[in-house]
Amino acid sequence: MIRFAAASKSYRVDGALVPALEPVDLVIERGEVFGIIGHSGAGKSTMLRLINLLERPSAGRIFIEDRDVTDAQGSELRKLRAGIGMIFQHFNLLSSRSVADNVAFPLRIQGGVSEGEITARVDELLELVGLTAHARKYPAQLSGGQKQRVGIARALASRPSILLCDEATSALDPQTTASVLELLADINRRLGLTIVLITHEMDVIRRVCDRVAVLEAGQVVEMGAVADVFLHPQHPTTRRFVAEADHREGHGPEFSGVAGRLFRLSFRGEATYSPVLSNVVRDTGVEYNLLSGRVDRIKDTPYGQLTLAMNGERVEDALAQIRNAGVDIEEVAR
Ligand SMILES: Nc1ncnc2c1ncn2[C@@H]1O[C@H](COP(=O)(O)OP(=O)(O)OP(=O)(O)O)[C@@H](O)[C@H]1O
Repeated sequence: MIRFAAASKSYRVDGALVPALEPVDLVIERGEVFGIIGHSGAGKSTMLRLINLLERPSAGRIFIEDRDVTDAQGSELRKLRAGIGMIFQHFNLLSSRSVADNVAFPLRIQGGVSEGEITARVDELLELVGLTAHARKYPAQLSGGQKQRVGIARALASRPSILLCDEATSALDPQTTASVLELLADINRRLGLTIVLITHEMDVIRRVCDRVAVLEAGQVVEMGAVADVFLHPQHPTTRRFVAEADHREGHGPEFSGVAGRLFRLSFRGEATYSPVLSNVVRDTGVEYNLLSGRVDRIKDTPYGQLTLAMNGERVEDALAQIRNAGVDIEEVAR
């Protein structure tokens, strides 16, 4: 468990204190995948650096597993940091060392681990990330996705309980991003590791996170379960992130010539695959005109989102029947 208790951070710039993070209260549960999304300068890296104590809060406290670690120093700090792995946007691998030596690096500097144990651990980690066949290669001989897998194996070497991911897929193409996110989800399931990731892409959050905090100018403006935040974004910043992910921007003008009231229907779980609309049309005689739609997954849960125009005398009955089937409805303003 990681807890921010009114933790804030200001940096001193040219003698003046400039706030980077307003007081934040939040709890990241053990074993969850928690995403922090925000634009550049929102304070995401500052939050990550407060967790691994590369930065100390200007006010407030940071707790890890119920221990106040805000003022940790010396051996306590080293122990805490050994329990927190980190992966980076640009991988940060040592170019003059092989894949196996990169993964072994944290164990060698940690000391007290025999070469036999290191070899066994490196083999196990390379298998976990699917790179056994590449152990002797050098970073320059690997693709971006493979480099990030080395980064993940290295971050896991000292068996951390927390993994911090700093824009870990931002330098990767969409297909490679998907496979690295799948690996992170797999590691989270298999090892029960707590993962905190920062990103500026809602799609990364949707694929892998359980909960998300939206940061804007150093403030958490929205936080919740990914399905709730993604399907019903409240804050304008969140709406923009979701719209970018959905390519929904610009849909407004397309709706202008369409007759009837506009609704956005959000299906989750089982409702995604049931014939709700055909039943409603049969029972109430309403007509609908489908304007846009998408069926996908939020982590492991299927969801669908349809925007449609509805006409007929019994629109209210149709809406009630749709809601009864467990589908959320929002009327879309023109
Ligand atoms: N060491 C520092 N000294 C002074 N100001 C800093 C320092 N680190 C960050 N800042 C400032 O704090 C604010 C938040 O920065 P932070 O790096 O946490 O944002 P971010 O959301 O991670 O941005 P990016 O996505 O661009 O990395 C920014 O205004 C930044 O300029």
